[in-house]
Formats: sequence, C-alpha cells, structure tokens
Amino acid sequence: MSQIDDLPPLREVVRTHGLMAKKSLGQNFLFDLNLTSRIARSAGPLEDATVIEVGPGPGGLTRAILAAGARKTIAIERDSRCLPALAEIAERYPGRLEVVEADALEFDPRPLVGDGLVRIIANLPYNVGTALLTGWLTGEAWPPWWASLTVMFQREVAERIVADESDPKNYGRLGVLCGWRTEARILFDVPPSAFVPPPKITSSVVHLTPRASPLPCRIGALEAVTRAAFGQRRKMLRQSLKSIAPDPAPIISAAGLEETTRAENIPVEGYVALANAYDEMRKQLG
Ligand SMILES: C[S@@+](CC[C@H](N)C(=O)[O-])C[C@H]1O[C@@H](n2cnc3c(N)ncnc32)[C@H](O)[C@@H]1O
Repeated sequence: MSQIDDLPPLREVVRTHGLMAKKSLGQNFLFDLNLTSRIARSAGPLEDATVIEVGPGPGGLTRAILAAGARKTIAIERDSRCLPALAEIAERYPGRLEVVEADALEFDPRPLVGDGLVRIIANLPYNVGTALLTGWLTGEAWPPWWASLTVMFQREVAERIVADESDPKNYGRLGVLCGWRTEARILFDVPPSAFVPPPKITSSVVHLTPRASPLPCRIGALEAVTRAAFGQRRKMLRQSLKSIAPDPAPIISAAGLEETTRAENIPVEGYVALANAYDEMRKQLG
C-alpha cells in the first residue's frame, strides 16, 4: 500500500508549506503512510469513533486516521505553520476533520467530542506525551471519557509504562499508575530512520485501554505512597515511607506488606492497600 489518498506526498507538503522541523516542538515527522496506517489501525475500529489526535504536524498520521474511516477527528496542534497543510486534509475529508490550534497540555477537548466512543492517537514529543498520559490517567472519574490511547513514546518510556514488579529496573510510579487503571502493552517499535529528522533513539507505539473497575483507592493517596516509596527505591519500606508517616510500621502491616520490602518488588495491589492504609491513618489522626 503506497497510496492511501489522493493528497500530495508528505515530503512535498512539508516543502510547499515550509515546515522545517523545529526541535523546540519535538518535531520528528513520519512520512511513510504505510507506517502511519499501521498506527491508526492499531488503535482499534475507528468507523464509529471520534479520534482526538494530538500533534498532527503536517498530517501523516491524520491522513491515515481519516483513511481508516474515523467518523470525526479533532486534531490539536500548537504550531500554526502546520494549519494550512491540515486545512487541505480537512477539505479532502469534508466535515470529518476539525483542527484546533492549541497547546494540548492546556486545551480540554471534552466539550468538542459529544457522546460516543473516543480514541486518542498521538505521536508526540516525549515530555508532552508523558505529561498528557498522566493527565488522562489521573481524572477523578473512572472509567474515563476515552476508550483507548494509542501513543508513540521513546522505547525507554514505553517500557516504564508497561512495567510491573517482574521488571524491577523499569517499574516505577508510571508503571503503578498505568497498571492500576489500564491494561497497557507495547505494540511495536519504530526505528529512528522512520522519522524526519531521525531522533537518536528507538520509539514504540503503546496501546492502553481503561480497566472497567480498578481496585478502589483515592488517587492522591496512591500518588503519595508511590512518590515516597520510589523516591528512595533502594531503601526498605520502613525507611522510605518515613517521608509520609513518622512511624510507617502500622501502615505497612495494615497493607499486609513486610517492612523490609523495597518499592520495586511491590505489585499494584500492594500500593492500593498502602494507599488505603495511609488514608485510614490520616482519618484517625483527624
Ligand atoms: C513528533 S511530531 C509528530 C507530527 C505528526 N503527528 C507525525 O507523526 O508526523 C510532534 C507534533 O506535536 C506538536 N506539538 C508539540 N508540542 C505540542 C503541544 N503541547 N500541544 C500540541 N501539539 C504539540 C508539534 O508541533 C509536532 O507537530
């Protein structure tokens, strides 16, 4: 498959619109429409979905999402230089692409999506991607407003997203948060040579779907215990939890854990139990 639509090749689009990649915006573009189609298809069925695409750039992934049949796509791009190229795609797919010029870290797309299934798809700079992911996972309401996230990350970040206690090197706060609320998996790697300009590292596409009923706990408490535990990941719990409780022994035992355990060996259920024990202690202290 070399043609997915009758729009000009992406190299030509970038040339015509003078879209020289800006490092400050983490711009590494994908020109291979076979690859962008693979990413779009891996998000799941799109025909009945509204897709939120973050960082469409010149529109390689946007075109693949639309060619894959997405009913409606809302694309949020910070770089105004990309808007004319995106307007040409919107013209090719009347009524199906809405482009919003905004910083995705500040823009809330929820009022635009209406009812129905929402899928989020993005190829983003690493720092923005992790911040957005954390935002999507830490809403009070669960299940969330989106049905799936299909997002490109640096391979190293992807490994941290899917890690659990069986992979102590990569397991940390991100792995606990993702494992608690979602089922996350790495779908495939994308080599540096696929991007223009090529980044230094390999990237991976990660797919996350919300768990219907994550184990109940307050998110602020989960954040507090994971911050304390992984903040001193080489120390035993009886030491690392001192930053949130002068005597952490009762919390650790109420959670059914050993005082000598280290952060990287505790499964998600253990952190949920610690978060609930921490809240119980705070309640008792008034
Ligand atoms: C890695 S490029 C990917 C572009 C395109 N999706 C592709 O795959 O070729 C990242 C895109 O995200 C945009 N971007 C960076 N920070 C952003 C932010 N905070 N909000 C919205 N878009 C952002 C950049 O301008 C750029 O177009």
